[in-house]
Amino acid sequence: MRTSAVIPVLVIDDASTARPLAEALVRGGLKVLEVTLRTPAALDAIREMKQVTGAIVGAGTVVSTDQFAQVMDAGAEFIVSPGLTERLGSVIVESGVPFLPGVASAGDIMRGYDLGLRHFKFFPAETSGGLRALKALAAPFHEAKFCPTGGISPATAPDWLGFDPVLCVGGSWVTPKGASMDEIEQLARGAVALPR
Ligand SMILES: O=C(O)C(=O)C[C@H](O)[C@H](O)COP(=O)(O)O
Repeated sequence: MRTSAVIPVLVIDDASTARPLAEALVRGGLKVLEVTLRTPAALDAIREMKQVTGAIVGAGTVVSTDQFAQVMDAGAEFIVSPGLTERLGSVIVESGVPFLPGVASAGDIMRGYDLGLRHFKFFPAETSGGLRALKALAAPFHEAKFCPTGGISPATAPDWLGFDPVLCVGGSWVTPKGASMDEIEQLARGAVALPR
């Protein structure tokens, strides 16, 4: 979470595009890449991106232990989930793989604390009440650190990043559909340059 201010959230339809995409993002300065399991190509995309020097490739949208096993087999280096269940959470925590589960309530964070977790994705960030909601939610949890994701843009990211418990933000804006690799590299550079 401290490696870069923005974790690009990637939805990859065609695994053959994964490697050039990862290369463009790494060239632009974004090394931590979250490949969501929203498409059938995701597992192959993780395998492809792992070939790119400097890329740190994780899996997003992991919601079951079966998926966790699949992404580990593909070489995922970290796991992101939209939410947190005790069952999946305890399996991932016991594995020792870095895990960023989604939270949107005090109960969610307390479930994470029970598992020894202190780092969370705040999801879906904007529709869960935005920065005001996160400030209120974070207040009782002094050790918790957050990666807000969902509805964040280059215009709003600096405000989020200016809140101390926020170590990074996630977003899909760095890889808009139809963008060229040069455009994606430039968007990555813009993300790296965000004030934090
Ligand atoms: O698939 C998942 O599990 C997710 O992680 C959801 C994504 O984080 C958000 O959909 C990204 O939000 P946008 O930047 O608004 O596109």
